[in-house]
Amino acid sequence: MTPGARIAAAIEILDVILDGASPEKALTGWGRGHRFAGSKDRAAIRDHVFSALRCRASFAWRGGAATGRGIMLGATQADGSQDAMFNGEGHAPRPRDADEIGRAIEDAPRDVRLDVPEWLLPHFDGSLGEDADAALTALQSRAGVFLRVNLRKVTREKAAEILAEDGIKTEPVANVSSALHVIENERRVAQSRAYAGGLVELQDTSSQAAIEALKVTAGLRVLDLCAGGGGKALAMAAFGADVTAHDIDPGRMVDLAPRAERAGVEIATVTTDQLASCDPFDLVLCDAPCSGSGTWRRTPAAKWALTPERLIELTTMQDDVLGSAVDLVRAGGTLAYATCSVFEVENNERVQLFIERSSSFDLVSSHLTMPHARGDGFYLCVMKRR
Ligand SMILES: C[S@@+](CC[C@H](N)C(=O)[O-])C[C@H]1O[C@@H](n2cnc3c(N)ncnc32)[C@H](O)[C@@H]1O
Repeated sequence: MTPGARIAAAIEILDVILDGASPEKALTGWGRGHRFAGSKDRAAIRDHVFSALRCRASFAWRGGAATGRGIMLGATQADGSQDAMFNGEGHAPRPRDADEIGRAIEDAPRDVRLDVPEWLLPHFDGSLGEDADAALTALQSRAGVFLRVNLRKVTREKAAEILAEDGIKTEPVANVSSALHVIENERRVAQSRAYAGGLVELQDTSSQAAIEALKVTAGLRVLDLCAGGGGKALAMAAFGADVTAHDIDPGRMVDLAPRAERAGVEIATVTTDQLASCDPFDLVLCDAPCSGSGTWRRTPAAKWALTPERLIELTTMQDDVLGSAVDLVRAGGTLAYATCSVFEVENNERVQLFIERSSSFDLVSSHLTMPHARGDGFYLCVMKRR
């Protein structure tokens, strides 16, 4: 496919997404109908679609319409490739029409310039203050790919060497002992020997740093209460902890057993009914469901899909998660509450309410990481049970 034809494909896919389909569904649907497209074409089209979703409002402003075509007109205007891409040759989109009038980004309101739904600006401002614009700007660009090295099996240096033999170039991330930043051939990771052999897992640096901050030691009895796919459970098991995983939706833990086997660790799983008969744990991690606002450059459609009602619903779920953890922490044990959101309403406000209600936990520390070049936004709060 020519570069222009890839833009035309992105336009088609964006229109399907704007009609309500998820990006994955729209991309898969397009792929099925265009089997001639090679893997490089698909990857390039995917990149176009995701960067268009990250900057949906500002691109539509520049392009003059909130349609697939308007957004891609804006995208190519922003990177200076419009004349080359919209040339009507072959399968490329036709040149810009006279009535497709874009506007200067300098004239756009702040929510459009920063690509965020207007109703969320007060949440960013209230939570991040003068750092709000920097965080929103970070969310407009692509996130890096980071690996967690399984230090039980291999050193970070050796893992980097093995990855390099498969053409995957990495560099170590400062201050996070297990983290590697993939700087070349990130799409090869899942097929690499290091990945298949359980030497590395895909995990953002902020999540890795949060687990390091918990200072999990060998033999510590840990419950990962919201384990999902088990990313944090695996990271804690890599430190030698005795990890039990639980999720209200056990179906979300299906990948945990094969991942644990690859990593060479054992992680027990329990159902919600079984939780009540578990002995209280030294550490309970509540990696709660959240808006994901710190990770929206990876899931940009979620930024536009969030509603005020859904945000309230999420805070209720977060309160439920914390409430259900109370009796699972032993006296003197630790309760950790984490989200990948940057919003106060999902973070400190939940913790304050919990501490007021439960009266048996003291706040030890809380820390918010902003989305930045080397990691996603992440919140971690540590409490101790009296
Ligand atoms: C942020 S995800 C967890 C991600 C996971 N810890 C990881 O590192 O890959 C949140 C998970 O919480 C689960 N969940 C939601 N409400 C819950 C509850 N009341 N108790 C336990 N798990 C819950 C969801 O099913 C979801 O899998």
